[in-house]
Amino acid sequence: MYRRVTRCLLTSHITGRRMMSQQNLHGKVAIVTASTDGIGLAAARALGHRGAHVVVSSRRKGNVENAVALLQSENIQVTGTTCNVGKREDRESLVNMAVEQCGGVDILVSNAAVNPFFGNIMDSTEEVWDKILDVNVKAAFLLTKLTTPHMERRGGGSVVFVSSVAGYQPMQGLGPYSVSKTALLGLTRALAPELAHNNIRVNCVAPGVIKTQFSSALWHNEDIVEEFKKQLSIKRLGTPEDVAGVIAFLCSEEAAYITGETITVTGGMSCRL
Ligand SMILES: NC(=O)c1ccc[n+]([C@@H]2O[C@H](COP(=O)([O-])OP(=O)(O)OC[C@H]3O[C@@H](n4cnc5c(N)ncnc54)[C@H](O)[C@@H]3O)[C@@H](O)[C@H]2O)c1
Repeated sequence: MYRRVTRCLLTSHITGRRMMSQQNLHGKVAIVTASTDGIGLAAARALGHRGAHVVVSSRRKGNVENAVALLQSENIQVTGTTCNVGKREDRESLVNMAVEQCGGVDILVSNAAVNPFFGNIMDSTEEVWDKILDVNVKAAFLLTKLTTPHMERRGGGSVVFVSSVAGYQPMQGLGPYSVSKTALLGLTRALAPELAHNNIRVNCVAPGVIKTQFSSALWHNEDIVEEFKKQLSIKRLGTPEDVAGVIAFLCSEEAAYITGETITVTGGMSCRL
């Protein structure tokens, strides 16, 4: 009996160590956009706890300073800068900083998004579409284009886009935003085969309703939350950590044979395209 328990413990210890080593991101540099709060901050933390040097950014300097201090207090190797992903010079200086100060780039998590419009899609303006597509879609692609040559130089890498359940089924009132998130599903599939020969994997996560500032309109009212819960198998709203773990998995060696995929993180909400 004693011997069997010891063998079990030894096996689980070895399996645990193997899993740890496959998820080990020591020596990797990870850029995460919009990473001072919500899913972005949780993703930076998850990658950092696995040993990556994380480069955090957002548009406000104070938020960047707070996030850097917070992650440093958790013994995470972190560098921070301001970056509006909609601006070419900001994207370039973010990537240049990662290369100059951290030695290169291995991972890009494109997480920033905006939604400046709520209403009937036919009432949305050209300005709304320009803003949403610039930040949510074009910047994701342009950052991929900027970072992948650096990944190639280091023998490969991983890109993860943050889409949404709304990318599968447009949410009422969020037409242009939903369409931008559908575009990321396509961008993932378009990029994956082109970058695979450089050993760069491109994947995507599609969160359901996650409790962050961004989605507060969906959860500040108990009646709305109860309505949402009816669509879920797991009867709670998601947390940023629920999504961050999946992002870290996709960036790890454990996911070495996964590319061009979108993983839905929705608590069982049905997602069909
Ligand atoms: N919270 C949810 O329920 C949910 C569901 C599905 C998808 N998502 C997606 O998850 C991602 C993160 O959202 P979140 O829920 O953590 O909320 P969040 O508000 O913490 O994150 C969005 C961030 O993007 C930043 N941002 C907006 N425009 C930017 C720009 N031009 N440059 C740099 N940063 C910019 C915002 O400042 C904000 O910090 C987004 O892509 C969002 O679409 C969220």
